[in-house]
Amino acid sequence: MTALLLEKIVKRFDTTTILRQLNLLVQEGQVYGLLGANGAGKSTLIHLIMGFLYPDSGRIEVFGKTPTAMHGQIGYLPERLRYHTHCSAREYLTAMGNFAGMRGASLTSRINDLLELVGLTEAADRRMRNYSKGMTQRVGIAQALLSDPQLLLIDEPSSGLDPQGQLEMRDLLLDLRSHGHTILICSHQLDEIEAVCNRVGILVHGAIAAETDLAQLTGTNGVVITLKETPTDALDFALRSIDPSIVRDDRFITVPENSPTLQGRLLQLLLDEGYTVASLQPSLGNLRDLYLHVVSGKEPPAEMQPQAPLAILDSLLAGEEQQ
Ligand SMILES: Nc1ncnc2c1ncn2[C@@H]1O[C@H](COP(=O)(O)OP(=O)(O)OP(=O)(O)O)[C@@H](O)[C@H]1O
Repeated sequence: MTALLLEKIVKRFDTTTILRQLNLLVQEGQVYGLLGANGAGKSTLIHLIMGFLYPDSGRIEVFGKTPTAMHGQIGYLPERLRYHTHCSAREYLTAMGNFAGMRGASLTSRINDLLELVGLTEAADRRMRNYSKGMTQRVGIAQALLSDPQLLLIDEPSSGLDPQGQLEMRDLLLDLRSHGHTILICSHQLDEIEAVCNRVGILVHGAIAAETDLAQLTGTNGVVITLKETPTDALDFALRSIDPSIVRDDRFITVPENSPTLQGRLLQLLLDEGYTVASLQPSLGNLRDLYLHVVSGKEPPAEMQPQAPLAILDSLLAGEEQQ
């Protein structure tokens, strides 16, 4: 099911346009990493999804409803949350639960479960002013999960955390992912996004400039050849005979190793078989390369260029019908 749909979102502050026709689609159970330079508009996007801001135009749906209709069902950990550090995590979570209309034994049991989840059971009754920054940030995750939200929005989860705190946060996010939570994370920590997300989008000039499943990033610095025509299966056999590590997906051929000899043999084969090469680009095998490539204004590889949400939804529905 589609958890989050943003279509053609435009957001301006006075005369400055921050988001320009932004499209974004997040599926239920996905952990989506949103990257972008300082001031790219990531927090603005989160505030629109929360319903704190309204877009100038465009459509936002969270599990098929407007952000306002989803009030209380979207958990949010802002980049900077002010805590009442004179109270304990348990007192703070109880106050936040009461604020959201939760009471009694069910709230107590929910808080116990969340304290366990974020690893703060032992420290739950100590004053938060004695917590490390990492512990405080984990209280923030527990607060965001209090009402068992359908969607969790997390802005810069590891900002200001030491390496140990970052590792603990990463483990916690992986734990949430394994429990099937749908999460949108904004972060500048590429290794964190690489470790915990299954899909990533890069926000440049107010729109998603590149988008890919993390599994598509090969981790190597090879090349991607894009063909004009969709090849027949016979080509796969010929490709494998050149090098078994060559992978074809539709019109895209990924060559994990960037060797001139291998490229030469491959291009000769494609020429002999009558195919037309539309482009040959570095495969941008890791997230850092892809990020730096895209934020410098260069076009991403064709298979990482985002599609409009409706086109993706159509193809998903077509896939379901075929099954
Ligand atoms: N309420 C507001 N009024 C006017 N301008 C704003 C407002 N909120 C944000 N902006 C501007 O919008 C732009 C995007 O800000 P935003 O905080 O969304 O970026 P960001 O990608 O989250 O940045 P960072 O990575 O530094 O947190 C910035 O130029 C910011 O100054």
